[in-house]
Amino acid sequence: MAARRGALIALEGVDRAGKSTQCRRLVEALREAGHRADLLRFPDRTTEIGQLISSYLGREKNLEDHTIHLLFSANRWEHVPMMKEKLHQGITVVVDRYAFSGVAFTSAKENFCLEWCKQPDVGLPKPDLILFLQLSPEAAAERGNFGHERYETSSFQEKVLQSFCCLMEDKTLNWKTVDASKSIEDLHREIKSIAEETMQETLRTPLRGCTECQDGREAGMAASAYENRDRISKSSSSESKNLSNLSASEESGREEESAASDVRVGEVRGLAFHQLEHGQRSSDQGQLWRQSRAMRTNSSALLVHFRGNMSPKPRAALAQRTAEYPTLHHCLCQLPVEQGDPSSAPGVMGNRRNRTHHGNGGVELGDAHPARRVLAVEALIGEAAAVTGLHCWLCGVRIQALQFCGATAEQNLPKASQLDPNHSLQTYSNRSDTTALLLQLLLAARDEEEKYIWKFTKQKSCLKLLLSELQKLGEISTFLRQCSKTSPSESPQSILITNL
Ligand SMILES: Nc1ncnc2c1ncn2[C@@H]1O[C@H](COP(=O)(O)OP(=O)(O)OP(=O)(O)O)[C@@H](O)[C@H]1O
Ligand SMILES: Cc1cn([C@H]2C[C@H](O)[C@@H](COP(=O)(O)O)O2)c(=O)[nH]c1=O
Repeated sequence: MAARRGALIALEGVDRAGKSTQCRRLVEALREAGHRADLLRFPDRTTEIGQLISSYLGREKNLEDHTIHLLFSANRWEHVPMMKEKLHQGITVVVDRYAFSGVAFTSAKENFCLEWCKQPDVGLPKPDLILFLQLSPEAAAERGNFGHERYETSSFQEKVLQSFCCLMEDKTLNWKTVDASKSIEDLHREIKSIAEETMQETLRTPLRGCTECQDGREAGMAASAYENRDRISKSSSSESKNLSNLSASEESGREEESAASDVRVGEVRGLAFHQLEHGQRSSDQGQLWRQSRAMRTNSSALLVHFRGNMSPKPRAALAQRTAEYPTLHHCLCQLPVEQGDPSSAPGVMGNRRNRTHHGNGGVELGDAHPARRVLAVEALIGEAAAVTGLHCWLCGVRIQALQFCGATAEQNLPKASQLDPNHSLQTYSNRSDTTALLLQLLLAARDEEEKYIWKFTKQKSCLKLLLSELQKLGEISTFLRQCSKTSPSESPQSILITNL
């Protein structure tokens, strides 16, 4: 799963800190050392959007502050396919400024908060390394041509520096600060050495999407990374466990239930589900119940995949999509459920004996990413829906998404109004196991009351519509709250569409 890929390295700092000089030197040095490396700079003033930005920076054009912020972000997004392509090809991409400049500069203006500023960049590829070239605005102002462009005043740069300092508090990102007052040569040596170290690490990790992301939203770089900082730091005192630990505590029954519901994989809480096989209902119901309880906790993110019988192609596609979104922190669980072998199904989640047997093979845990206040539980029943489904919550912001894609779910699920939160799984024992799972999750979602999005569809067109509309919404969480206030007469699907 972990393909050899290039590293994404961003250089950041105030104006004239020496970023462009160092980016050029770094790319040259990496190439000389036999690496494949390319340079990108943001803003890229050669595109149409970039030209608009350039005329704004050069004071030839005035643009409203939010508008220019979004244009800077759009200028990054227009390069994302190419960046990903390069990274996947094993080319290291060095970027001269990235989304962090976007946030630092706009948030240095009056009436802009960091949170708002981060949103448009949610989902960009997450850098493996962000080198911050630290230089005082006074020293920077003495360097060549300072003062020509719009933001080039020492007082504004001072605010920018403060914003950068806030961003650097995010320990989910690999910030490294270097002293940019050093000579060009000394600084280059230091930067090259840090970059090469990162590149070694990168070879061992899959490309992650900011975020997805997750939160992901991944974070990638993601706003959500910052948004959740308080909550995350509170939880970070608890002992980190991995999915194996989760399995162990699930197995041990009541006393350990709450521990199980608070399991963290690094900093990301993980839940895993597997597709139930017939004949295992009673033992698995309890397990599902605990899992859905776990889901209701204030999970920071993520993940899940469970597939007893997903064919290799969509499975590979799913794995790849997941790996592309760093925010998501790749926790792709491909459970080796053997059809007809009752003992194998609970293997990863609930049974120590089987876990030992199957291991966590297929579970990939990248660096934990606490970014996203997203709980994405995917019950990917229909193979065709798998990839489309992932998109939904990668694009979503502040969503806890329960996403059930597939014909089984659509046909068998009752209307939301028919769900009874007091019912246990047993109530639905005449339904298929899969449907029972979905119902249980639904009930959990209802308990949570807000920020859920319920999707019951296998129709790509519906998902696409939903996505495009979500992206237009500034206040997504509000929208989602409305979503959960369902009118009794409507099915979840029609509610969703109506609210759009
Ligand atoms: N370490 C250094 N010491 C002294 N001068 C430097 C150093 N690095 C770069 N410079 C000079 O400072 C000026 C700005 O350098 P450079 O263009 O690399 O900075 P930058 O951070 O990319 O600037 P901007 O963000 O404003 O485009 C150039 O004249 C460059 O030669
Ligand atoms: C990427 C980005 C940049 N800015 C600001 C920062 C600088 O003042 C200019 C770009 O100057 P450069 O010499 O081309 O580096 O734009 C910004 O405000 N928002 C951004 O996203």
